[in-house]
Amino acid sequence: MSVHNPDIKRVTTHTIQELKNKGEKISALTAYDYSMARVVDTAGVELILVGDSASNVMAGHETTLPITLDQMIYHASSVVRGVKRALVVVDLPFGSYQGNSSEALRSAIRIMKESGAHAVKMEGGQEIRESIVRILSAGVPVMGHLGLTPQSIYKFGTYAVRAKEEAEAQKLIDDAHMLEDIGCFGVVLEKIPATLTKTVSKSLTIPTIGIGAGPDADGQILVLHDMLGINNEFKPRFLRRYADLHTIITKAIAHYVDDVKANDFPNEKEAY
Ligand SMILES: Nc1nc(=O)c2c([nH]1)NC[C@@H]1CN(c3ccc(C(=O)N[C@@H](CCC(=O)O)C(=O)O)cc3)CN21
Ligand SMILES: CC(C)C(=O)C(=O)O
Ligand SMILES: [Mg+2]
Repeated sequence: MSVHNPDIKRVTTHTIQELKNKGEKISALTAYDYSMARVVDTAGVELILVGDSASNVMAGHETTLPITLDQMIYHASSVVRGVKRALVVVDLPFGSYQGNSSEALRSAIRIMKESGAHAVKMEGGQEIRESIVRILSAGVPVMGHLGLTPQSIYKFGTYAVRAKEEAEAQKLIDDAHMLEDIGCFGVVLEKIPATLTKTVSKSLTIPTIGIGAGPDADGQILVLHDMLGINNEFKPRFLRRYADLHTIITKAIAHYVDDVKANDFPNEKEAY
């Protein structure tokens, strides 16, 4: 864990706000482990999300619902040890905050205490208002998450674009303002029309971070393994692939297998 390095200025929730104020876009990516978090942090991303997408990406589950609070804390504490500069935000997992505000506060406090992360993220608007207020009152920064909220997938039934209808768009706008009014430091907007993202981002003071939400969010986030092409099955249209690591890693491993079989590895220099 970085105790204090005077050469590196830490990103805080205030830094994220200043970026919006300056009109500079905010870059965010997910990370679930120490090694990848180090790479993402060193590359200059301002916000690292320990997403409950770890349920899909790390554990192979079909949805984000199965991941537990203990598992999120394991991922988050690993990420925190790899990060010197970025703001580390952790998803409160399904079932750790929906019951009531005491449960929500207890879960948020466990994440802060046991992982060393800097903030939590929660899916939903008006329905979870009291829980967010209680967590904020304890001094824990909270990020909202509206639009496609994967923890409610069985309520909606699909991962299709959200808030295309006027009523749902209006609820999202109201929720976004409510989140700002109670003191959230930012809000993720997932898979909603670009025009709605523009409206919300312009009318909010706090930054919006989009995923599949068009170019007008104040920042962008992607799942690291998707944008690196490690996970080569997931290809929604909002995803841009910046590398094809699945192919690169497969070739490297196949080469290693060949070398072992051919008695080429290890050679004399690689032996004692
Ligand atoms: N690997 C990974 N990447 C993510 O971006 C991600 C996760 N996992 N898990 C949690 C949520 C779920 N998210 C998702 C999940 C599915 C679609 C998707 O399948 N979209 C398809 C079809 C949607 C439909 O119309 O039914 C698409 O083509 O956009 C998009 C975002 C984003 N998050
Ligand atoms: C896609 C992002 C916003 C997320 O919530 C996650 O990775 O869990
Ligand atoms: Mg999530």
